[in-house]
Amino acid sequence: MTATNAPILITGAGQRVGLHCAQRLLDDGYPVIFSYRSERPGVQALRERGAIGVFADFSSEAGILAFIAELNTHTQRLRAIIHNASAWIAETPDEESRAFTDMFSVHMLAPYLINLHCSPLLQRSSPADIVHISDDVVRKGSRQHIAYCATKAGLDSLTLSFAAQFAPSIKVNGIAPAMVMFNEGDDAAYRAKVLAKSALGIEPGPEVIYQSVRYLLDNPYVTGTTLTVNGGRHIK
Ligand SMILES: NC(=O)C1=CN([C@@H]2O[C@H](COP(=O)(O)OP(=O)(O)OC[C@H]3O[C@@H](n4cnc5c(N)ncnc54)[C@H](OP(=O)(O)O)[C@@H]3O)[C@@H](O)[C@H]2O)C=CC1
Ligand SMILES: Nc1nc2c(c(=O)[nH]1)N=C([C@H](O)[C@@H](O)CO)CN2
Repeated sequence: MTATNAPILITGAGQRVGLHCAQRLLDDGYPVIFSYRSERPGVQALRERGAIGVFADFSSEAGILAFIAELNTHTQRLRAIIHNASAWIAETPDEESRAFTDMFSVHMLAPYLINLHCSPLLQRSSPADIVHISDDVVRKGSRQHIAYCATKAGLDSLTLSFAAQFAPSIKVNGIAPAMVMFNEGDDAAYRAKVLAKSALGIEPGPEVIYQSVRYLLDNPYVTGTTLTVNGGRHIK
């Protein structure tokens, strides 16, 4: 599929999965606008390839609305919005409410407000897509990440509602990964434990998410769907 000149917005692209997907979208000829919260080497690398970086702190309504206002100064059209930004916070004593509200804001309020305010930008592109990046853990729940899982479940609900609301001009889908890439501090015992949870038992890396994004962007007959990308955790 040839790239259009309407840019693709991807949130939280300063590192890891978001950075990889932004790089691959640039490789495939798409103009990219990305959000970042912290200055990282990946942010500069994207700028040097011509991507437009927009600061965003999605932990408050004011921060989300400020991002939306800034985004609208950079473009009048969008080919797609990929909601990748996320905080993976476990429950800790005395921090429960702050963690819950932070993850509600980044996983639910930000996609909700960005989709509502930016749908006119998507309406000026055909085809047009929204992709919510969720988590396979929603399927079963999580004892260690209760608020994280609940807010990702809310994101899955937004996929269904926005798919119905925006059809047929905008497709809305989700991607629910399990283990994609470890974090630097993950020790060997934790890595072995996590890898044992899936039938395929590998750390696939971020390309599997980009492949899923491309499937959703390129397929004209998929909406209201969340792709499971979990190495077969559900059959283990
Ligand atoms: N990695 C994995 O194995 C898995 C990942 N996923 C999902 O895939 C997606 C990508 O994962 P991964 O690359 O590990 O994600 P990260 O943990 O690296 O988070 C991505 C970015 O989100 C940004 N972010 C976090 N909180 C906020 C906030 N309040 N406002 C603005 N930006 C924020 C961070 O920006 P900054 O760094 O600039 O502060 C960060 O770089 C996420 O949605 C994640 O939940 C699901 C299952 C497994
Ligand atoms: N925002 C993030 N979400 C998630 C991460 C992460 O690093 N950042 N990591 C995971 C784990 O890999 C988990 O899938 C291991 O079981 C989940 N979500």
